Formats: sequence, C-alpha cells, structure tokens
Amino acid sequence: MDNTLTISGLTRRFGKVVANDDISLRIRPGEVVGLLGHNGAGKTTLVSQLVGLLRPDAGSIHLGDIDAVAHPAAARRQVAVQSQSQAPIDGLTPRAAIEIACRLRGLSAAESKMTTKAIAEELNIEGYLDRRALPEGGGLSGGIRRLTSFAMAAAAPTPLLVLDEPTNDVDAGRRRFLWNAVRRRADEGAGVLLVTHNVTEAERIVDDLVILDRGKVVASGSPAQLRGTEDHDVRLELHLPFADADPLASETPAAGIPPVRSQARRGRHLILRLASEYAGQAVVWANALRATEQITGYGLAPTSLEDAYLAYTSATHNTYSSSEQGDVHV
Ligand SMILES: Nc1ncnc2c1ncn2[C@@H]1O[C@H](COP(=O)(O)OP(=O)(O)OP(=O)(O)O)[C@@H](O)[C@H]1O
Repeated sequence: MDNTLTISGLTRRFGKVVANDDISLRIRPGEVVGLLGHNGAGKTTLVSQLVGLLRPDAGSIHLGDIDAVAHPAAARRQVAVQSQSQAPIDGLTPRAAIEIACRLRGLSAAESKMTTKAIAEELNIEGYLDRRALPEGGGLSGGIRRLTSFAMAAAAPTPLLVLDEPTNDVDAGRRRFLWNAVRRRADEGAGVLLVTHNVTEAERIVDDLVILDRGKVVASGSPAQLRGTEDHDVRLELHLPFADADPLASETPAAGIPPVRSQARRGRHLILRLASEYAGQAVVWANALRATEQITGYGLAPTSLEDAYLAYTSATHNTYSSSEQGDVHV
C-alpha cells in the first residue's frame, strides 16, 4: 500500500539558517509518527511545507501519490492540521466551530451534527459544546479550546492528520481521551504526524519517532529501537548542589567512578547512562558523593526514551521536565 506521507531530501533555508536539512520520513496508513525536536529544530517549517504555506528549496513531499509541492491545493485536501496556536474560535461555541470544520471538509449538515456530538463524547467535552468562546481567553479554558481545535481537525477523516503539540493546556484526565482518540484515527487507517517536544508523552502513543536537531534527522525508529540496543542500561540521575558542579571530576569516592556511556545535563541534574552491571558500583559512588555533599541526592532507573533523546540531541537546549516514573530517588 502507498505511504500516506513520503518526504524525501526536504531542505528549506531562511538566509543562513538551514531550518530543514535533507529530511526524509514516511508515514504509512495506520501509523502514528512522532516528530520530536527542541525549539527551533525545524518542526513548524516542515509542517508549513506539508500544507503548502512554504515552498521547499529542495526535496519532495508526497501525500499518497499527490506531489504536494506541485499541487498544494490537492495535497491540502488530504491533510488536516491542528496547529500549535489556538484555533480562532472567539464568538463561537465549540459545537458551531466543530460543525463548521466538518462542513468545510464536505460533510452534510446532518453528518456534521452527528460527528460533532460523537467526537465531543470521545473527548469528554460534551458539557462545553454550547459555551461561547470569548475574546482574550474568556468563556472557555485553554484546555477546552485545545480539544476543540483537535476536534475541528480530526472530526472528518482525512488520510493524514497533523497534530502540533495537541496536549498543551489539556489536563491529565482529558489527555488520555485525546490520546485514545488519536490512536483510534490511526486504527481506522489515517496516518498521524504528531509534532511535539514532550518525549514522555510521545512514547506512549507513537509507532515510530523521528528526532530532529537543528534541521537534521539525527535518529529515527520505534521507541524501543531508539531507546537503544543497550536495553540493559540504567540511568543514574545526580542532583547537583549547583548547575556546573562536576562529580565526574571528583576523586574522593572510594568505589571509583563507574564507566559512563553517555551523559546529559539539565539544570542541576546530571543524567548518566551506564551498563546495568555497574549499578551496584554506581550506588556506592553516588552514596559517597552524597556523604561528601557533592550531590544532594540521586535516582537510579531503567533508561528511558528521554535519555536516548537527550543523547541524540545537544542536551544543553532541552529544558522540558523528565518522567520520574519508576525511578528510585534517594
Ligand atoms: N520565517 C522565518 N524567517 C527566518 N527564520 C525562520 C523562519 N521560520 C523559522 N525560522 C528559523 O528556522 C529554524 C527552525 O524553526 P521552526 O519554527 O521550524 O522550529 P520548531 O522546531 O517548529 O520550533 P518550536 O518548537 O519553537 O515551534 C529556527 O532557527 C528559526 O529561527
């Protein structure tokens, strides 16, 4: 079967900045592919070219067999986008906004009403359907607005659904409804491109991930593949007394420093990846560091996708919070 989306050698420059640098990726029907990258990695530039808002300098984009660069209008009919900015729905109720989006996608009035009701139930926002969005964020919360934007993009089926940070402002309970709704669209045959910088959330839902760093694809594959072949690695997270403390340079601990596969810094946290056979030595070392007040605490856990992401990208420009699930913190 044809890919839903095939991007090949996509390159887009802004002056000296190469925002997209020879990017290739593909999404098959039924797949959710996460596009991960820090601020400025080039995610929005890619989506803008996908929907014909920007022209590539080089490379190709195909939606099914439609050449999206040569035929942007035809391509746009194949794709629905939930953009990162909130949909302009002030003055409308979510019901009206979603119904209008359905009509624009060619559904009849009766189908639009039915579809709107169904997706509102799916997202657990029925209670807000008739509440009017007011200017300056009034009337509806950011989370309900975000879910309304999602519903506007996802209500009528399209071969490709592009979601740009869809869970911003959405509370934890409704996030689950949203992820289930995304998964269902894929199970019904859509390809989904999920643009995000939240690695932990992406891991729960995506089939494959593409990691962008400064415009280039630095890694791609399933979360399991990206987590590494070193599946038996552990992560030692050291909590530092100040941001540039360097416990790896310390000679005090008797146990010696365990061999470190990779390291990343995040504020006052130093995250080290080690082979699991060194876990015991790592704990003795970390205890010694703590006893001598070179660290304020530590956590030892299996490696996560986030660790892999930090290793693939330049850790210094990642500032999101980590998942602490499963960690043992001391
Ligand atoms: N219209 C533009 N003019 C000049 N430079 C631009 C323009 N759009 C993007 N850039 C630059 O291209 C690079 C990629 O930007 P892009 O917005 O695609 O990143 P992003 O991954 O979407 O970031 P974010 O997560 O912050 O939305 C950045 O260096 C950005 O400053």
